[in-house]
Amino acid sequence: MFHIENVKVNGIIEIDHLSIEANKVTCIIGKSGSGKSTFLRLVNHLISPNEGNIYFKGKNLSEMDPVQLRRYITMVPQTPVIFDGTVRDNLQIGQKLSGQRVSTDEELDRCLHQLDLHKTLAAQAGELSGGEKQRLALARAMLLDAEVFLLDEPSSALDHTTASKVIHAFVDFIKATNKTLIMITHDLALAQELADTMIDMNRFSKSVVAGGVSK
Ligand SMILES: Nc1ncnc2c1ncn2[C@@H]1O[C@H](COP(=O)(O)OP(=O)(O)OP(=O)(O)O)[C@@H](O)[C@H]1O
Repeated sequence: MFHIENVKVNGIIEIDHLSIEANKVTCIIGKSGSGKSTFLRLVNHLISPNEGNIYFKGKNLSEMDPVQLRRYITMVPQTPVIFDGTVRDNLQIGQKLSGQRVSTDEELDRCLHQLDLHKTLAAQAGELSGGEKQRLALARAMLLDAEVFLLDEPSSALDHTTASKVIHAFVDFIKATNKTLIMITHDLALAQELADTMIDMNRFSKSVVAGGVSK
């Protein structure tokens, strides 16, 4: 699905060849500062490489229509973006912006419960805790008709039990709907359990040196 060829990003990462398969769970691991978030931003075309090419479904990312690309790929960043308004507004906004059918309250509730978020749809999203906002952003992503989901440490604000439950639910959704998941995680045990493939970013990092991260 993604083919990365001779890519260099400004002293951060250097990748000769790397492929990511469709309909699989790929976990990105690596030291802090090794370039994991930079890698996700690259495949989401939020940044471009200084050299090399990234192909998505056989097409060069740099030549794809950005609007079309956003329909295929959705990303949940480390710090979720929460809009002013209710939980319902926040869940439906992505669907409205992408011209999809808007889910019913029953469907929205089901999605929240899958992610262990027990808030009413009328609750003000701005008043949720950090971990609740993270789950709200994951639920919003799950409601989109995307093919590829990029998650940047999706459970960093959650306790271990909730994190495990939420990530398992998200992976179940990916498997049940035949989607592709690329997820950064610091939880090696969870990555080993859930990933079809793991990418160790230390291998491609220009900032990581033996024994630590370079200055
Ligand atoms: N826009 C940028 N311009 C210059 N350097 C950057 C930029 N974004 C990130 N970096 C640098 O690139 C390196 C990798 O950063 P990145 O956020 O990708 O790492 P990470 O592996 O996701 O780290 P963490 O696990 O701590 O979130 C860091 O040294 C960072 O300072």
